[in-house]
Amino acid sequence: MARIQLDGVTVDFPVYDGAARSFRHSLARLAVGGAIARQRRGVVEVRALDGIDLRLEDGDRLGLIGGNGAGKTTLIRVLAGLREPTAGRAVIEGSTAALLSLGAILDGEMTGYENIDRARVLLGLPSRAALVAEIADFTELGPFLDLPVKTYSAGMQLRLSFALMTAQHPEILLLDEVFSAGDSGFRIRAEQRMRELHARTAITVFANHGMSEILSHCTKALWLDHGRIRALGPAAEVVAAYEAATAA
Ligand SMILES: Nc1ncnc2c1ncn2[C@@H]1O[C@H](COP(=O)(O)OP(=O)(O)OP(=O)(O)O)[C@@H](O)[C@H]1O
Repeated sequence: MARIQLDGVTVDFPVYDGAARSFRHSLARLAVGGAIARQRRGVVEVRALDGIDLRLEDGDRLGLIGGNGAGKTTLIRVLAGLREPTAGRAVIEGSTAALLSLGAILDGEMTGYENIDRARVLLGLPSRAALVAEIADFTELGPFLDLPVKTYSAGMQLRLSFALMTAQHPEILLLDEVFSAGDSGFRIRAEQRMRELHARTAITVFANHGMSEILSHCTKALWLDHGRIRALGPAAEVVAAYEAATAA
């Protein structure tokens, strides 16, 4: 049994800015980013999340939608335990795995194979032989696995990090915009792997700008707007409302 419960979760980021006054004035007019929390002596605080209440349980697959700077990554980081709320309470019950950014679990100086060994230790993955075969098959990187990862393109790094993160069997899987750097071949394979994962993952939270991916993977959607919940409910309804508002 996995469970996520957020009560009034708020996250403020201090932004040290010599031109704090003009920053504050221009921020109030912007369509992107969080809201101003407060300003004192040259320090502006941006409120990335503002009073988020959320309950998720086994079987929930939540898509996070919203414009640039709406708070999606910050929410994923709170769920991953990487960011403490400034106010409110976050209860996360269950093992989590988070794929947050390209290369987050890769060491650029090491080869693909060395990274597989490293991740096996870091993530506690079993059976080296089976893991190497699985990763080589999914990534289709072939001889590139013998080269340092820093020589890989963004999409190649995505293939390797996505394969490693999804080789875990977490109860809660957190994915932040993972498909954007992949080519169409990767997307098809990643979609298939996501479907297999849904069967053995209790809760998935998935931030993506692509509405078709939200609709095909998620049961629920949460629309964030300047750090606040604009809508939360069945994925089809929230996506329709979001698309209507952004088209207007
Ligand atoms: N480490 C940080 N320091 C200062 N401000 C931050 C930090 N991280 C995020 N923010 C601010 O918090 C707000 C929310 O950012 P966040 O990255 O969560 O948005 P997002 O919805 O993931 O955006 P995008 O779709 O562009 O990736 C933005 O205004 C951003 O400038």
